[in-house]
Amino acid sequence: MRYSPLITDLYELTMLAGYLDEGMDDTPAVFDLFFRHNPFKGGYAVFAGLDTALAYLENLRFTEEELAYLASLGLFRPLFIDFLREFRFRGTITAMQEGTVVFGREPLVTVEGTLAEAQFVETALLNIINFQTLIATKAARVCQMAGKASVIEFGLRRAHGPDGGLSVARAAYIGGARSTSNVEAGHRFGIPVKGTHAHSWIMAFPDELTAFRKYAEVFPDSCILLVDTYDTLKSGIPHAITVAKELRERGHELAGVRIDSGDLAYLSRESRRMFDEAGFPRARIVASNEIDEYVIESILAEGGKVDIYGVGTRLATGMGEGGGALGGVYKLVRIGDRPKLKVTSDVAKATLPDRKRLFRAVAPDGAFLMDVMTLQDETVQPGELVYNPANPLERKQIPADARLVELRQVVMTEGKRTGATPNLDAMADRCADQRGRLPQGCLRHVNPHIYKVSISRGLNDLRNRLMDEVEQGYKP
Ligand SMILES: Nc1ncnc2c1ncn2[C@@H]1O[C@H](COP(=O)(O)OP(=O)(O)OP(=O)(O)O)[C@@H](O)[C@H]1O
Ligand SMILES: O=P(O)(O)OC[C@H]1O[C@H](OP(=O)(O)OP(=O)(O)O)[C@H](O)[C@@H]1O
Ligand SMILES: O=C(O)c1cccnc1
Repeated sequence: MRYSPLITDLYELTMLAGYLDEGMDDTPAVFDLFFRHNPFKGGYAVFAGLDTALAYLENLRFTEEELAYLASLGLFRPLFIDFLREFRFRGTITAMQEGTVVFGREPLVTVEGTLAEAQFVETALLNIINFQTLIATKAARVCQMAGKASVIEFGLRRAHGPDGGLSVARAAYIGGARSTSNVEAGHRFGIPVKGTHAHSWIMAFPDELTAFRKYAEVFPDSCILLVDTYDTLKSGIPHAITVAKELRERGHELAGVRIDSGDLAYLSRESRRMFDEAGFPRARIVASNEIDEYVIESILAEGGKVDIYGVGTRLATGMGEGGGALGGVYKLVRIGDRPKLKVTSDVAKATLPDRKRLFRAVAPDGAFLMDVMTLQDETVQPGELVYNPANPLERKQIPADARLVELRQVVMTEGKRTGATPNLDAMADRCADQRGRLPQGCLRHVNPHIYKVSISRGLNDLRNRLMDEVEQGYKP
């Protein structure tokens, strides 16, 4: 899919025009994309959106019609419009794999290229990666809580626009949702599509039993009946059992029921009991209605018997405390041959300069212990001391028996992908596997354990030296 290069903030274009005038457009530059705080006040995030971003970069070019629009703004000189006509992304991208469990401050994506191309792509990359990472993280939290029960993504009708809905389906699948109701997401990404029916189906017929019978006639092997239109336990479940018996007489099995209101713990327990007693232990119970990880937790605490959660609004909009949007940023870390940092009075907020590598220390049993950022040309070994980026005085030792695994690869050179498009199932498997290797406390929703992300001695020294230099520069 082509994204217009006009999907950007105007300032990317005005800066580009300025760099061209200054003769700086060709200066080599390096930018890091990272977020500072895990979304949902959680213990981790799930990286997603890279493939969408790479497709954008590979196809980046202005059409004549787009150039004519820019010329019509009266802001830019003809020379700049000619420059944009030939403008392509020919840089290098180093990134994590999608589905990787990530933490605040880690460079998820590093863009190297000319100042012009590396700066220009800021807004689009942030737009793509912030949203998909937010939604993949929310999905992972919901699926973690759902455990063996599976999750269908039902969010399209509440998502932020049709394109938002597609990104939701893709990212939710990476985070662990097993299917989506979004048919175009099935078509485009190969995600399994699933669904039940609406209350309007029931209301369109004279009574509930007739509506159930008609649906079962059309889809005898896959029908999930919505049982809460009138009264779940007094009407919906008894009618569903009647239809299940009629189906069985004809050689079919009722797939299940969906409950969409009321106390989902109580209603699912009672529904399970009624189906079991009637001889339908394999009829599955789907629950929906404003579900998120906290509702699932409560349903489980009350012994709810839900097999499948249909999760829409709160997943598709990344709703929740510390959610709503991921605050990922894009910062210049090197220009020409000079490493750069952005300082504020607060060392915790200073950016980490220069090209970096990112390693994960993994215990002999596969558990994740800590992550370490180093300078590009630096090596670290298990047993070495590393530093807290928010507090240069605080040090920690990489466990001596740990293995250091590099988390990022070059995925694009000269504007072309270095490998084939990875498949979504591999990303989802990676996410599930990595969630299982996190310290248990990182999965907790209340005051989660803070996973350590450290910096090497070389990076700490460089950062401190640059901070001193900046301070000398503005001291009276
Ligand atoms: N056992 C439970 N524990 C915690 N939350 C639950 C439980 N069961 C249902 N919920 C949540 O409680 C809310 C119930 O919504 P609400 O009070 O609007 O009732 P409703 O049955 O959905 O009514 P409506 O007919 O308007 O849909 C939903 O967000 C649902 O996810
Ligand atoms: O609650 P969510 O997590 O957002 O899940 C999606 C919701 O969308 C549907 O409701 P809606 O009222 O739109 O239609 P309906 O008549 O089919 O219930 C469905 O019944 C779910 O409740
Ligand atoms: O198929 C369903 O049951 C469904 C689809 C979208 C939203 N809510 C429910």
